Amino acid sequence: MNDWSASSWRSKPILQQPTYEDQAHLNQVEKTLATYPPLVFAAEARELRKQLGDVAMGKGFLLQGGDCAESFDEFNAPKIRDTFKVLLQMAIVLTFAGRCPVTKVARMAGQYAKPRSADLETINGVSLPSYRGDIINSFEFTEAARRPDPNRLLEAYHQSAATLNLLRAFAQGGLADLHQVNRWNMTFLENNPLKDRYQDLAYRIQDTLSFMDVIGLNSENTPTLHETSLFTSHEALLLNYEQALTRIDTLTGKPYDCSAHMLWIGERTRQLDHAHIEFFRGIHNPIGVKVGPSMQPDELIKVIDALNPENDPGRLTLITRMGADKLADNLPPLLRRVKEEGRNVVWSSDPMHGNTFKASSGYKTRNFDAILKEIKQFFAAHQAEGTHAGGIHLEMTGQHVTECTGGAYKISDDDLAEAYKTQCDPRLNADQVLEMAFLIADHIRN
Ligand SMILES: O=C[C@H](O)[C@H](O)COP(=O)(O)O
Ligand SMILES: C=C(OP(=O)(O)O)C(=O)O
Ligand SMILES: [Mn+2]
Repeated sequence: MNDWSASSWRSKPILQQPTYEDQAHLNQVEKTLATYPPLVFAAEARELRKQLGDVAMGKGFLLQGGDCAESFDEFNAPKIRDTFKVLLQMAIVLTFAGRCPVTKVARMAGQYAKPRSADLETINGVSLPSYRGDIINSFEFTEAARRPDPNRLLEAYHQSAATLNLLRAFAQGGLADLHQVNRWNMTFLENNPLKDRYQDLAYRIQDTLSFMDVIGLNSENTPTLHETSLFTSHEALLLNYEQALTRIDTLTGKPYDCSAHMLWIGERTRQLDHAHIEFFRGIHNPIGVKVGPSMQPDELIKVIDALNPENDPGRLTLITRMGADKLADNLPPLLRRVKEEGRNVVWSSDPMHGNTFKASSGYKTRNFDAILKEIKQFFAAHQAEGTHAGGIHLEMTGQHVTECTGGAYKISDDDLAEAYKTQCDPRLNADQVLEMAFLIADHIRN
């Protein structure tokens, strides 16, 4: 690849970065990180790329979700377990009700760097640097806490490693066994209006499993019943960290960013001549790019040229985040052009980031109906253009939070204060995403 190296991004303009006071300290941390073991194995990233290739060709669906920003403070097993379970439950709904193989990719084990709209945050007349994710500074509103600290890169690495370790254990150690799904008995289901529908689905799965058991297929001899695969992903915003975890794969001789299986470029840092596109063009992971309402067809083709010159179907996921009111105008011209040019991509919908607003209570929120509207329009646009609506990208948690309004429980502006825990953007809670999964399953099936 011409002139690319893991550090060639450093000669390009770059946005949304912290200013470290002690460069020598940062360099030392980067050197240390570069000696640490990779978090994922390149062959796993290739497996995901293969699965996404199927999705691009219309033979599967990508489910990607997790926190807007993972947090060092809220780092515990129940939190990881609950998000894992909800992702799995959604995948089961999509697979069974939607009749479609689902590739699961968590926004977990590394989702620590945040781009912000403003460099400064002002509270009661005091202005401090914005919180930029736990890998950079701390959420607490003090001058010391908001100072970028290079040691946080090491902390992010260790917490990612521990999170990934637990996810692997859950995925392969029996928690994800399909026979267990009925027994998960998540408390949120108790009062969920969709409880009956979920129970009905669970009974049907149980019936199918009993039949399979009779004909000799069980957890002991059929790994797909006993374990699942879950990949990890995050926005690769802090390239100092990503470079330090980029390694040459011993099997293929190619560079992979081994901080996660899949990485994406955010809407705010996808400029063609900037550092993020430069870094991403050289790594061989499956990658994503966020695509907002300002993206023009010509520009999108240039982004595709830069990131997927070989037109490999599993390489590039375009994650559109238009806003419910803009999608109908802005997405179809992009779909049309990419199709005309014969470019293979996965089209996924992020229905969250174009629908954020400030509630009267002052909380940053999103409304369930707007999120749903964007998803419906996403499916409708693909149907009209004859392209494949390949995935969904959600900010969500298995915890019982009140951050997005609406849904079956009709969370109102006044309810937001009850359990508003996010450090950045508002997430759908377990009830809301399960409701969403059924609605999406109906669309996929149709
Ligand atoms: O998660 C994405 C961005 O970091 C977030 O939407 C920016 O939020 P802000 O507008 O509060 O900075
Ligand atoms: C920053 C994010 O999104 P976007 O780049 O689409 O604004 C995000 O996914 O948290
Ligand atoms: Mn976000």
